[in-house]
Amino acid sequence: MDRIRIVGGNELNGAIPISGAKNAALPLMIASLLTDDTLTLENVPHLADVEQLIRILGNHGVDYAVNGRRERQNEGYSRTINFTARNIVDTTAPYELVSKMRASFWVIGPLLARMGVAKVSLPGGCAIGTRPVDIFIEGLQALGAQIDVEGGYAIASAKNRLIGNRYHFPKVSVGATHVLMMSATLARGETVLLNAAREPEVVNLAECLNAMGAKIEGAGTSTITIQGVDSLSGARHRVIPDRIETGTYAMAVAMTGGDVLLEGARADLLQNAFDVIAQTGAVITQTDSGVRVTRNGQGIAPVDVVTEPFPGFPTDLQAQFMALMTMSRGKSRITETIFENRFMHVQELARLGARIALSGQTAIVDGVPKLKGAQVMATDLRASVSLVIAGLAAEGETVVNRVYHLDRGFERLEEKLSRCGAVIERISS
Ligand SMILES: CC(=O)N[C@H]1[C@@H](OP(=O)(O)OP(=O)(O)OC[C@H]2O[C@@H](n3ccc(=O)[nH]c3=O)[C@H](O)[C@@H]2O)O[C@H](CO)[C@@H](O)[C@@H]1O
Ligand SMILES: C=C(OP(=O)(O)O)C(=O)O
Repeated sequence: MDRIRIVGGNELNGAIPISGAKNAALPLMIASLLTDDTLTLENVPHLADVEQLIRILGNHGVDYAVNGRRERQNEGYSRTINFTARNIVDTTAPYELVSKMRASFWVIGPLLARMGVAKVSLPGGCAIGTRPVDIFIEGLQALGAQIDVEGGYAIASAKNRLIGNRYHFPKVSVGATHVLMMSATLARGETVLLNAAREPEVVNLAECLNAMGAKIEGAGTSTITIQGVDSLSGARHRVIPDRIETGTYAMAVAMTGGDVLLEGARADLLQNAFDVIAQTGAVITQTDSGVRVTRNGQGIAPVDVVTEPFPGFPTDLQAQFMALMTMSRGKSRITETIFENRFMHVQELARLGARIALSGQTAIVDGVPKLKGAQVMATDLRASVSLVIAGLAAEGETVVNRVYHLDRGFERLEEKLSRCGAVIERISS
């Protein structure tokens, strides 16, 4: 299994191109199931999760074609890909494919809306909590679907088309908002979604669906209204820059010091996190070509954070922020409110010399002047990258095991960081 070896202690200086967002690309790709026309997506990141979803969609009959080479705009591997679901050949998403990735469950909505039936295995994904699918089921039932959970599968039908309705999400859910919004585009009549997720990825999806002929208003607010239409057409749409990748590299600079331009990044997609990073002592500026992050040699100020749905501080940046706080000048409190088991990085950061105590859903981080390199391993994507950030700032050698987690969400991580002066390499085995 591949590992990442880091020799810490260098400042980061230079430019890092920000890739298309994994969490925007995945639902956009799934939206291709809603039409028999071609959906062209620009800026699709080259990531393990994207490749896995291509396989899942292929099983349903979606053809894909990569028609762009490297995009000059960010010199990354992010590509333009055509997805065409001319005929849906299979409405079952099997366990072997879906168990690897949470978002693959989301095919249930478009399959049901277009074909009237779907049988989808209950999902896998990052092991950060129980992550049930009750809201998806309740929401689709509100649109008239019949759903049974049997043998590890959600078996759904809506023989006479889905029917628009009012649905109030009992809890803000990004995935359930994506699914109900996609499903309602082809339902009969009007759907009103209340307490919907306001994440930029929801807005990106709504804009794509509208370009395909859907009638969606209010995406980005907590009330989304959808007038159902009979069919959707193809469209061309661009994946937004990855705000989690952006925040991750910003925190790396805030920790190591230096001056890095995050090319193509948009500060408006993570204002809350940038405000927090600025309070730690880094300087963040939006420029025409991206977001510039600088920090001089002064100490890192401790800041308390609580994760919240957008526009709050994102749970997907919690681990990385904890890494930053391990070297702050005092005590900080980090409270996780979205997932009940998202502190697996704590014991790994401790191997590097971090002092962190857990009290329920709050981590109390007592900053230390230095971390020291060690062997570490994480069990989820963002936890893994928090160890990379800590390794960049630690003295000596850090080896991060189980790199496949990183490959799910970070395009060319080692290359991007080493171009800014980090000593980081992949050891293949
Ligand atoms: C591919 C993708 O975009 N993943 C993101 C998405 O995950 P995902 O869409 O899975 O996360 P949700 O917003 O649905 O989860 C929020 C909370 O709702 C709970 N819940 C959700 C659905 C449900 O049916 N029942 C239920 O109880 C979850 O267990 C969690 O506690 O949003 C999360 C929250 O910003 C991010 O961490 C993930 O990176
Ligand atoms: C939790 C994440 O992904 P997933 O929802 O696919 O598990 C993530 O992107 O941090």
